[in-house]
Amino acid sequence: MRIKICGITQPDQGQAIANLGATALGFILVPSSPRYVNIEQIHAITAAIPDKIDFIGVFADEQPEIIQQIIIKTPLTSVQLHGMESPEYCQRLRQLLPDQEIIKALRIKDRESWQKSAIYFNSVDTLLLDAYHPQLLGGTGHTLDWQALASFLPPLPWFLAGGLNPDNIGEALTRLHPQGIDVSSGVERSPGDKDLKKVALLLERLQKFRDQ
Ligand SMILES: O=C(O)c1ccccc1NCC(=O)[C@H](O)[C@H](O)COP(=O)(O)O
Repeated sequence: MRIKICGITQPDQGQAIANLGATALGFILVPSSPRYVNIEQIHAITAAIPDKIDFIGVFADEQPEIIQQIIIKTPLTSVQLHGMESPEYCQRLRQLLPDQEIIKALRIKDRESWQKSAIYFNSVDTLLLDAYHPQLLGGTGHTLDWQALASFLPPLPWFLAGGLNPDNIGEALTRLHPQGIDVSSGVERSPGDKDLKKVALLLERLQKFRDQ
């Protein structure tokens, strides 16, 4: 199972989280976020981390050419699209970035929102289901309706996100079987400041699900 800890802002925390066993670190490139990091910060955080981990850049309604420039200048392996990007936008980005994983995040308001995910099946590599919030794009701490999602079985890999933490991860993964999980505020002291004890507890509780 892929384990993404998102909203990394500090080099020592990024390194510690990689050592604890996360398989991916997420970097927020949305300027309005309190977890925003720039290219220099991404370099400082990733410099001492082994290549085998994924570095995922999170964008929202950014121009494809700007994402391409950022990818050229950083070790990011994947692009997560967290805004209102259309399937056509994703295809355009795919042309610009043939070697990067493209992850489309869907903010799920109701059953209809995840049923609409089918329009992305041919334009991205991976889906990510996150909670809907009227003001915030991500990092909300809100959970999805896991029961309603039980019949979500897309033909491509997907991450479960939204309000996951050490206390609810067991229940979430007993009900659902995503290929990855994405956690941010559930392992934080404050936005962008990760609590390493909470990350360690999350990883410990994930142990029995890791081979899924
Ligand atoms: O985290 C942010 O501040 C953020 C801002 C703008 C767009 C996306 C953002 N986060 C995206 C993520 O991948 C988070 O990990 C995801 O929303 C889950 O967050 P949480 O509910 O806090 O675990």
